[in-house]
Amino acid sequence: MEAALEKSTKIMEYFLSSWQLQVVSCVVVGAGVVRYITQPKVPSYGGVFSFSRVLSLVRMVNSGRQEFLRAYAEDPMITLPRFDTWVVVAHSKYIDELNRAPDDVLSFMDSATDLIQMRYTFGHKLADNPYHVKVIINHLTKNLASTFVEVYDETEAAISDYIGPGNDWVTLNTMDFIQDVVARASNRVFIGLPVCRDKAWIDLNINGAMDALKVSLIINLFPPMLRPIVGNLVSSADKRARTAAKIAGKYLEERVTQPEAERPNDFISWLLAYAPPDEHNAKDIAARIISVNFAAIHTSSMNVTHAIYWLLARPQYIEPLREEIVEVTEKHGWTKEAIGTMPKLDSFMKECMRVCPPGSDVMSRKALKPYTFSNGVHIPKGHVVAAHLYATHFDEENYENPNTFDGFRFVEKKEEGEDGEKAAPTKSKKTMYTTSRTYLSFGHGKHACPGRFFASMEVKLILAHLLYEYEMKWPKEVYEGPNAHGIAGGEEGGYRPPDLWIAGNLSPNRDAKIMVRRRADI
Ligand code: HEM
Repeated sequence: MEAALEKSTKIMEYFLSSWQLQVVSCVVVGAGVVRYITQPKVPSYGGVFSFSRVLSLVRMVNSGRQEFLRAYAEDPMITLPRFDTWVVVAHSKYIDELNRAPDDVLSFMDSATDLIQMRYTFGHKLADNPYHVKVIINHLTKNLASTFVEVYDETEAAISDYIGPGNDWVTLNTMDFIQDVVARASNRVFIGLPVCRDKAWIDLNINGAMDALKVSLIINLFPPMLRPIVGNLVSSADKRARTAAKIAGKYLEERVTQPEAERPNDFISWLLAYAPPDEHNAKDIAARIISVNFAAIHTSSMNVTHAIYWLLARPQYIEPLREEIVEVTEKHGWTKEAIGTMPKLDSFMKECMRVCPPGSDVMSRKALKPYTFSNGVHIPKGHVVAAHLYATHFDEENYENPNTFDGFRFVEKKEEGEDGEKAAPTKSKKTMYTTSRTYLSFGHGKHACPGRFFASMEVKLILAHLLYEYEMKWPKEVYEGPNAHGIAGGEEGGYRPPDLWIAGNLSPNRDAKIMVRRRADI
């Protein structure tokens, strides 16, 4: 005992006399003091750790859900740690103010650029000229009917390739399976055949997002003044674009040199119409498609994966959804209109987005000029603000029984007529892509996700196709054996693999497996 005490005293003495430790302590304490003086005057998350963003983030890992609900309930505004900075997260009643502030005061792009260190993860050209957003708004969304045909064809092919021929059950990692299907279906539109079926291209785009996140995490560990130096050292943007050009270079080269009059009406042509002349080359167009994939693949596949987990946890939704899909497609075939005329499916997916949104907050903006909220909270230049997302979706003021998963909560009912006509579902006016102050999974207002119309069509189509042609269930281990999880599926509390909170980001379970087989009865 005495020996141990002596040893630890020696270690303490060594550290206390170490000049390196003293310098580090001074920097940490100094940073804490600077933060205390300059931070907006609102409560801060982190308790004793609030002097350090990284330590506060570590403390928040895994406890995200409770922390965000508590913060929302207790304070109209609170400073929460994010990977790149501290963020003042406001109650959703301040959303209109966030939206009204001009971009040169509260900037969406500057906040996004800092968070994912866009200059080093996707390149300066993307950060300086995000023209792909115009392409999505002005062309992709206006051509949904024609893209539907491609998304449908690729979804069918991708799922079929994964499951193989025959009617046997196949066990799959859900997230990997869905990511592949979403990546193929989306890339059928973003780059077309044959590249969308090239495994190297699909892997690059799926892994590219993870790689960019890792690089941004490393850069964000450093103080802002050192980030450009670290960013240039660890940047992966150019390497990824070169790899992409190797995979799809020949094909893209043909497309970029095609005379304008001969270009087909597709995504690459739309990009070329907006790209500055010095970006009319295979590498830059590939980089642009990769960046669209970054926004599209993980968000959409998380939504479909959540939906599958909810379906298996609450199997009572399977038959009503299947009936709706069969009825509508028998009448209209598989079209964009048909998918848009399935109120139960739309409500189910929207409810999945309500209870499992992408994360804790949304609409983050960096103050390029000082900004003052109506409650007097002053945001100095350089600070970031955002709105609560997760907690807004669980606010009793916004939703009846917010903690209950109610798959058909958004199906609009016809009023019961005087003749006693029974309430029947009608086409919803507030679809899964209709943003509002209380439904924020796609953001809200001028920077709301421009891809949400495409995303809604795609995710509903993938789930509809799975329900129409396939059966899904949990593997045997969920029902029986030493690690069984109890009820596999039930009215209220069927098994659903636990979601994953990493600080402010919410992801469906990435390890859970499902079993899938082609339905024999169709
Ligand atoms: C379920 C799927 C999706 C979800 C949940 C989602 C969610 C979001 C959110 C929350 C934002 C930020 C809004 C804000 O903070 O104000 C955003 C922005 C964005 N999304 Fe999506 N998204 C999805 C699918 C897509 C798809 C498929 C595309 C492309 C086709 C896309 C392209 C973008 C782009 C380019 C931005 C940046 C907008 C800007 O610069 O103004 N997203 N998305």
